[in-house]
Parts: sequence; C-alpha cells; structure tokens
Amino acid sequence: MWDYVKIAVYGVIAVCAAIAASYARDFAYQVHALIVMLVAAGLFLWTVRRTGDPKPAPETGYMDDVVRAGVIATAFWGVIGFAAGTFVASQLAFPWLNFEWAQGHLNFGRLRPLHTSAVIFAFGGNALIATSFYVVQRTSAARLWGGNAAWFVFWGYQLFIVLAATGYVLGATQSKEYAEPEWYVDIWLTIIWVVYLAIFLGTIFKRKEPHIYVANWFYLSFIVTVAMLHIVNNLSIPVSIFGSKSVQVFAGVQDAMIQWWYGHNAVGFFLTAGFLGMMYYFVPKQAERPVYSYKLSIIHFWALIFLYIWAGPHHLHYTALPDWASTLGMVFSIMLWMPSWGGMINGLMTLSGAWDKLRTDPVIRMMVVAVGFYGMSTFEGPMMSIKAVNSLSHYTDWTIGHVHSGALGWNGMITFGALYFLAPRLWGKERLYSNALVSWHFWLATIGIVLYAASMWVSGIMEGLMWREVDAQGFLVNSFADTVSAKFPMYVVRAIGGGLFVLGALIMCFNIWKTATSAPARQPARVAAPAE
Ligand code: HEM
Ligand code: HEM
Ligand SMILES: [Cu+2]
Repeated sequence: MWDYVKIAVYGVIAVCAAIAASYARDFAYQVHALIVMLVAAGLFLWTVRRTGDPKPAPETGYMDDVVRAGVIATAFWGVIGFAAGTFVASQLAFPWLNFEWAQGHLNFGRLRPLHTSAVIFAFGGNALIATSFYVVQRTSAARLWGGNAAWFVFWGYQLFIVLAATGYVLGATQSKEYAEPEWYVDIWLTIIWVVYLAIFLGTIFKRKEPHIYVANWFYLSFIVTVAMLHIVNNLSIPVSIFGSKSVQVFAGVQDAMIQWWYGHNAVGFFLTAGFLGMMYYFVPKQAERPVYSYKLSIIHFWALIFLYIWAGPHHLHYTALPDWASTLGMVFSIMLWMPSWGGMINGLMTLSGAWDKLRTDPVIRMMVVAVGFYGMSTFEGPMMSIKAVNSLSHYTDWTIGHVHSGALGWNGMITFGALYFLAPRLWGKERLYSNALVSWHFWLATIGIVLYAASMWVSGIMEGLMWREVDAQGFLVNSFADTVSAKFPMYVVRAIGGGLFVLGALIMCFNIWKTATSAPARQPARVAAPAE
C-alpha cells in the first residue's frame, strides 16, 4: 500500500516538474525543473521495480548506514569546496583565470558563492547532520527515530546542494550572502530541516538514558535556530511560479538587518553551536577523559545562545542602521567573548591528565588545534566588532582572514578529527589505516591555515591603512588600484595555503577509503548498547 502511495507521489512530482520545465521563464529554473524531474522519475522506476518484494526484517541496532554515507559526503564536498576556494583565491591573484569563454558562469562572482555554500552547507552541513545522527543515538542509547526519514534528510539535503550550486553557476541568486538560493530551493530546505528536527527530537524522546548529554543541547539549538533564521531571512514572493526570480519581503535597512541577523547567527549556530556539539562528544571520546566541567558546559551553552542572537549589527557598523543598534551589537559581541572562551577552556582542559596524547595521537592534536583556532577567532571577532577597529577592518581582507581562521582552523579541523574518529568505528575496523597520514594531513592543513590567516592579516591591515592615508592637504594618497596591486604577493601566499589545505583533505580521503577497505577488522557491535 505504502509503495503505491510513493509511486503516485513520485509520478505526480515528475509530471509537474516536466510541466514546469516546459513553461520555465529562465534557464536556471528550467535546469532545476529537469533535475527534479529526473530524480522523481528515477525514484518512480526504482520503487516500481521493488514493489511487492519481501520487506527485510526491521533492524534494531544503531542506524549507522546513513552516518557512513554522511562521512563520505562530508569528505567529498569538503574537497570540492576547498578546491573551489583555492580556485577563487587564484582568480583574485591572477585575474586571467576568469576565462573569457566562461564569463557569466565560472567567473569569480559566480564561483565565490559556490565556494561559500560548498564549504558551509555541503561540507559543514553534512558533517553536522552525520555527527548529530551518530551522537544522538550513542548518547541516548536509542536507534534513530523515524526509520528511513533519515535517508530522506540525507538525500534531500544533497539535492538541495546540487540545486543551490547549479543555480549560482546559472545565475539564480537572491543576492543575500550565505542565503543565495532562490525561493523554491529555500522551501525544499525548509521541508528537509523540519524532518531533521523531528528525527532528532524523536530520538531524544525515546532515549533509554535519562540524561540528555550536553552535545545534544548544542545540536538541538543549532537545528531549531537555523530553522528560524532560514525562514525569516528568506521571506520572499516569487515573480512567477515558473521562474526563479523572487522579491524580498523586507526592504532597505530592515532587509540589511534581517540579513545580518541571519548571517551572524549562521556563524553562531551553524558554524559554532553545532560544531561545539561535535567538540563535546568527540574530544572526550578521543581523549578518553570526561568533559572537564559539565557545569561550565551548561553555563556557557545558555550564555552563548542568549548573547549570539543580539550581535548581528556588528556587520553593519557605519551604515544606515541606527547608531544604538550598532552599539548594541558591539556590546553583545564583546560579552560573547566570555562564553566562547568558556567553551574553548572546557574543550582544552578535557585533556588535563592526557596531554601526553598530543605526542602520540595525531587525531587529538587536530582536535586541540581546532579548539585553539576557535579561541583565536572568538577573540578576534569581539575585537573587530569594536567600532573603532571595524572602521579599519571592514571591507578589508582582515575580515576574510578572520573568517578562515574560524572556518579552516575550527570547523575544518574539528570535522577532520571527528571523521578520523568515526571511520574505523563505522566500518568496523580496529584502527585507522595510517596514523602517519593523519600527521601529514595535520601539518599540511596547519601550515595552510597559517599561510592563509597571516597573509590576510598583512593584506587587510595594509589596505585598510592605505585607504585612509591622506597627505598634508588632506587628499587621499593611494588610488584603489594601488591597494589592489599591493595585495598581489599576499594573494599568492593565500592561494598556496589553500592548495596545502586541499592536499591534506585529499590525503584524508585516501586514508578513510583505505580504512574502510583494508584496515584490520573488528567484531562490529551492532546492537544498541548502553549510552556511550
Ligand atoms: C582551501 C581552503 C579555502 C580557500 C583557499 C578559501 C578561499 C576563499 C576566498 C578566496 C574567498 C573570497 C574572499 C574575497 O572575496 O576576498 C573565500 C570566502 C569565504 N570562504 Fe573560503 N576558502 C577556503 C576554505 C573555506 C572553508 C573550509 C570555509 C567554511 C567552513 C570557508 C568559508 C568562507 C566564507 C564564509 C567566505 C566569505 C567571507 C566573507 O564574505 O567575508 N572557506 N574563501
Ligand atoms: C565571539 C565570536 C565572534 C564575534 C564577536 C565575531 C565578530 C565578527 C565581526 C565583527 C566581523 C566583521 C564584520 C564586518 O566588518 O563586516 C565578523 C565577520 C565574520 N565572521 Fe566572525 N566573529 C566571531 C566568531 C566567528 C567564528 C567562530 C566564525 C567561523 C567559524 C566567524 C565567521 C565570520 C564570517 C563568515 C564573517 C564574514 C561575514 C561576511 O561579511 O560575509 N566568526 N565576525
Ligand atoms: Cu557576526
């Protein structure tokens, strides 16, 4: 019965998508309609062929297939996103890489959002979904709630990524940073996100462990807040149901404020709270030590989520935003330093009594560097939010350096650590294929980050100072083009740093692949064990 419902739904979607493709008012919309049509038609055929097959007995252990798929997707999108980053970095250094034949598709303007979405949503998002599914099952001693709904979230999310990425290259964008996808892609993501929330909550409700471990608090705040941010920032009215263009509901300074309320809290809840959930599970597990202070974890959780939500206006200093709002954002940003460092201290001190592991275990080294970069970028952020500092740093590469010390150092390294933790366990292996390769990855990535951050500090502060330099008569000394050409060496260094980072990620893919295929096996424990 259920199969027939599915067949009918897939069939209707495929037909509607075909109609939409034929009425499409723009090329991006048409391509998207065709992609949806093909996916729905494929699912239709697949379901038809399997209808009436005897159903396998329902599994009872932890649901790890979807986590395995998530690990592969994270590594895959990571390489794509880092490579895209290295390419756009090279385009800034060598403008001829904006090939004439690819104008309007593969030039910097089109590829930049492709990079940001690939790393944040495809790499980071898959890492968050996969690890949250793993962690919530282990800490609740319960199988994921909702059965195959987890697969819907996984594949639905990949479809979202493909629609977003192809949209950018074909020019469908609502021009809001980190929220570029157009209205129908936003609606699709909303549906996936609601199912994701249901699975996560459902698993927590049916937990056998009375206590809800703090990592789950962080994951939950990430899921709930991202839902809220996504819906409010994407309120828009499509120009036509058959076209990708839409018009934002908010306008002017209200739109800017909503956008940066979203943008800042995307950092706060997507790139921070979710990844803290990761830290709170994987660092203690890898170090084989309990969390340093459970009390601190609760205090810094509430302080963090309460403070983050007010800090958005620090992205709009010296704009049409009222002065008081900008001051409010600055004050909350400075206060945010405290809970951020509370989290960092809790992560680092979890190693107390196990510091020797830094010498022997490259995975724990990766996690410690991640937490260190988290501390650095959450010190730098509050400093940059001070209006006087921001008047220098804003619009410069300093911001880009800040972004990437958080993104590469914190998000990247903690994810690599989690993947290295997960790979042997998910594929039932005794250990990783090679710890030496983890060490190689560690050093390549660390040197890459240092080259990236250092070159951007130099270039950012230099261009900021060049822009404000005036002569005795009060005339500007430098033209804009002077500042651009002065940045050339730093741009080359940054691109080299990016290249090292990609190389490290490729080594990780190789290591995980070899772990899955040829590391010595271990007896897999597939039944739900007590919370671990
Ligand atoms: C190989 C690694 C990477 C390289 C070479 C790289 C390079 C770049 C470049 C060249 C830009 C554009 C800067 C500009 O417009 O001046 C950029 C922007 C950005 N990247 Fe990356 N990136 C890398 C990895 C990552 C990762 C892992 C993340 C996030 C998890 C990330 C997040 C971002 C964000 C959020 C922006 C926009 C920053 C802003 O608008 O202020 N990047 N990246
Ligand atoms: C206490 C924590 C933090 C504070 C107060 C903070 C503050 C700031 C400030 C003031 C800016 C510059 C705004 C501008 O001049 O345009 C900024 C930009 C940015 N920060 Fe942070 N930051 C923090 C942590 C982080 C972390 C941990 C990450 C990444 C994981 C991050 C990612 C970003 C991104 C992506 C931007 C660029 C936004 C854009 O213009 O596109 N921040 N942050
Ligand atoms: Cu912010």
